[in-house]
Amino acid sequence: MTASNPSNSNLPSLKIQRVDAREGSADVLLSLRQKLSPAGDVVSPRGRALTEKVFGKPLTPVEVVQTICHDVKTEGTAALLRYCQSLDNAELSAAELRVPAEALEQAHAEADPKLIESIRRIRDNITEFQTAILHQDVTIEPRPGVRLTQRYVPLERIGVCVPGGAAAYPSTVLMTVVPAQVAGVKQIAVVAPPTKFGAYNTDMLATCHELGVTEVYRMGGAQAVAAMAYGCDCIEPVHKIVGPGNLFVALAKKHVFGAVDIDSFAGPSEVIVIADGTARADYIAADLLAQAEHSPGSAILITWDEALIDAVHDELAKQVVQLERNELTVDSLEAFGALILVRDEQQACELTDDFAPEHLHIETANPRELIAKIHNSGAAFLGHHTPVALGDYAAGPSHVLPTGGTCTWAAGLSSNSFLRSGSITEFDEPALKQIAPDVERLAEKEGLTAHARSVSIRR
Ligand SMILES: NC(=O)c1ccc[n+]([C@@H]2O[C@H](COP(=O)([O-])OP(=O)(O)OC[C@H]3O[C@@H](n4cnc5c(N)ncnc54)[C@H](O)[C@@H]3O)[C@@H](O)[C@H]2O)c1
Ligand SMILES: N[C@H](CO)Cc1c[nH]c[nH+]1
Ligand SMILES: [Zn+2]
Repeated sequence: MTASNPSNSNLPSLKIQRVDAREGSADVLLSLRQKLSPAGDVVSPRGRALTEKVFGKPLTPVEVVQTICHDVKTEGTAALLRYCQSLDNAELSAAELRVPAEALEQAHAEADPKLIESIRRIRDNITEFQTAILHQDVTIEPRPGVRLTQRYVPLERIGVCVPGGAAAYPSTVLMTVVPAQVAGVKQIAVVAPPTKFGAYNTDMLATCHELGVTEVYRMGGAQAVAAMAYGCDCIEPVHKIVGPGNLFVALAKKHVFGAVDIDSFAGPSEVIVIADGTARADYIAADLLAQAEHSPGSAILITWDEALIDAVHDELAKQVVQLERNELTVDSLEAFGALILVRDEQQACELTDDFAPEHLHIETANPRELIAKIHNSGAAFLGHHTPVALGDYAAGPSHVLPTGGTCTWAAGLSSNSFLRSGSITEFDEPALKQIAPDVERLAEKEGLTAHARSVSIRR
């Protein structure tokens, strides 16, 4: 396997890795995944400098998160306000942590009416899909006198992380709040950092208001996760924390798991595009740039068509300069992007399963055949007319998805993430008598004779 920079282009130089994986071993591919995933223990030089400034020494992201969560748990609002100041430059009083109802109303009243119309249509798309997949109670009567039920009950109170460091995410409000509402959750608290992209972003506030969310807080990062998990003067604790975020948010959710439930490790965005000669280089480049612009975001092309690698590279260089966030996007592409040449379809599928990407986009002649061979992807998008951005914004499945290889065991957010299940069992007397010998025998074997007696006493 080799990695090199392109030299055949007179377009602005873009140092995206090219990898010839045709002879690559599984080990090399795995190490490549670690290198290409921004969900690892990797923080930008700016992030490291901030850590040193705030904590007075270099700490790993895990240590940062442990410290912040401990401080918020033990000191409550005072620690929260301190971190709002030191990490987000926001001088807030305790009373200012919650966004006032008037600010939500005003943001909605002043929002672009076309945006509100789009939000309503997207809400309807999400509602339709999330309602269709919602678990329903199941009752069976396997024998006369026996009634067994699996019942689903919505969570009472949840917390939603809406990112606001590098970009604004009204779409995340839709992709979290609507599935929760479909499930029947009554209390929804939204947190977003006290930044222009976060809790001061009027489109995000207008989206909350449109969806009927009244509890919105100006707090972000690990400190907001800790506040929602443990509660403090200014926010009641929640039962589950969902939503995406940067590495600090994702690690904080992991840290508080147990005190509350969490959805998944939904960290920095990733996409793998598998493409063949039927794909258009300009489309592929646009799809890679779309996730790279999250910054950090990982964007990888896998193809067995050598000419496509050159064509996509040239398109990337051409298109990236036209983007508003071109510098951030170039940083991301160079750190976490790759154009990978494989032997054939089979190797493309194996490599994709190894990477286990958050998003998989198959731009080939036979995308349904290929997806049947791939088991690991948070969400898959099939064909030349299904860019990942459709799922990011409007299609119906939630865009909150597991990253960093965790889709091998975790699922994306859905309405079902907001349900608890419990069973209900009911036997009549003849049915009890029929099953009793088996219960008594097993209980005796376990030496738990009181269990056995609670059955035998009834027959
Ligand atoms: N997987 C998904 O479903 C999904 C969906 C949408 C967005 N995303 C990802 O979410 C991420 C959002 O990240 P973001 O940065 O824009 O917003 P964010 O709100 O998640 O994180 C910003 C906060 O992180 C904290 N922080 C930043 N640097 C820190 C440091 N050095 N020490 C301690 N805390 C620090 C600050 O409190 C800041 O407010 C992007 O990478 C994007 O790709 C993922
Ligand atoms: N791609 C992100 C999920 O990883 C979701 C998103 C929101 N806005 C744009 N994209
Ligand atoms: Zn996206």
